[in-house]
Amino acid sequence: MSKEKYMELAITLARSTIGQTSPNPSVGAVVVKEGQIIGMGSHLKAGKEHAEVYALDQAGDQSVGADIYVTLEPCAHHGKTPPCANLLVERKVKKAYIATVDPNPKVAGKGIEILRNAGIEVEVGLMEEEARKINEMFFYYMNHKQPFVTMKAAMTLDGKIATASGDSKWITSEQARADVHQERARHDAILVGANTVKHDNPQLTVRLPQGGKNPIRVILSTKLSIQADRHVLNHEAPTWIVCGQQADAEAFQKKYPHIKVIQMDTDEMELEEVLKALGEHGIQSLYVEGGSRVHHSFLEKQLFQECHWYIAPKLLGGADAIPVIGGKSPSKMADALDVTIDSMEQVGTDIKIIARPKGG
Ligand SMILES: Nc1c(/N=C/[C@@H](O)[C@H](O)[C@H](O)COP(=O)(O)O)[nH]c(=O)[nH]c1=O
Ligand SMILES: [Zn+2]
Repeated sequence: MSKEKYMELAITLARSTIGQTSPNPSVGAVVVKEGQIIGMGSHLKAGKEHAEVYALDQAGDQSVGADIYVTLEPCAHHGKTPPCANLLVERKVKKAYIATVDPNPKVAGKGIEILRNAGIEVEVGLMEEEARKINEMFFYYMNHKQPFVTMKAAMTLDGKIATASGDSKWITSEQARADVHQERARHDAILVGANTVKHDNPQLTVRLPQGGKNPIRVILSTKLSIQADRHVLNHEAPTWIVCGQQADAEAFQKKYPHIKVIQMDTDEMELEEVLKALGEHGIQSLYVEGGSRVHHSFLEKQLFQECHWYIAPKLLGGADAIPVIGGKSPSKMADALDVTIDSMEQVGTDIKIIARPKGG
């Protein structure tokens, strides 16, 4: 097999654990000697061994003089497990193919330095694009210290997310909604506004036959005005509520001790500050499910990295129906935000479009 094929296998191993390794990146490793694969592994869960450890364990003493293909630079710091770079040296690996350098400025290049100083040949950048994509949200968070934001909306062909009376059940198909649950499971947290909680009473949990981790439910509610019967106040999944300075956080916290209240220091919440606060609380990726007013704030301030649009073959009509993105219209079309369409696919009877602001 070619070196690309071996790296492709490592990338498949990494891709298979997306969503289950947070706050760590998803990593895959393959050990090869004389054209034979003698070890492979993925990082399965934060706190567990790293991919290189599994792969080199399988290789045993065959690892002497072998090549290793790994999707992310071997770590050089003592986390919950000893540094992988030292393990590669110990196991006398001959050459390391590394797809991407660690994005964490504190450790970038340190692992490679250890390998090179020990005389291990290192080649960086093999299938870098594919490897970067796997941990794009992790890399974004490492560089910006605030969550990678995916804005998600489900709409009719004429761009409505609900009727004027607020009804929206359902717009998209079972398969599209299952796809949404998979995306939810990939994100650390899911955010909706108080309006969506009021009108939809969403559960915001991951309900898939194969299971999946429930993201933290983040509710924006300036005055902490959430009706007591709302699903998001139950114990199904962790819930954080972000409120304004004026809200009586103490009383709410006493009433709902299982809910984390993050109080901003302004009456009206500033989205930039909310994202910073979520970053400080370790949220690396945020799935914004709306509604239309919340989407408008993310658009207006360009605070999203990707948008996932699910478009159903339905025409609703009605100037008073709820649009995907609400708020006030810019006066000129030239003020529209240009995006690039990254992908377009059929999901059930619906179309899923992934787009991102031009210029990233
Ligand atoms: N109406 C629709 C959606 N609606 C999206 C939000 O308005 C809902 O409150 C939220 O997804 C409900 O979450 P749940 O209670 O956990 O199921 N989203 C979709 O993808 N398709 C739809 O047809
Ligand atoms: Zn490691």
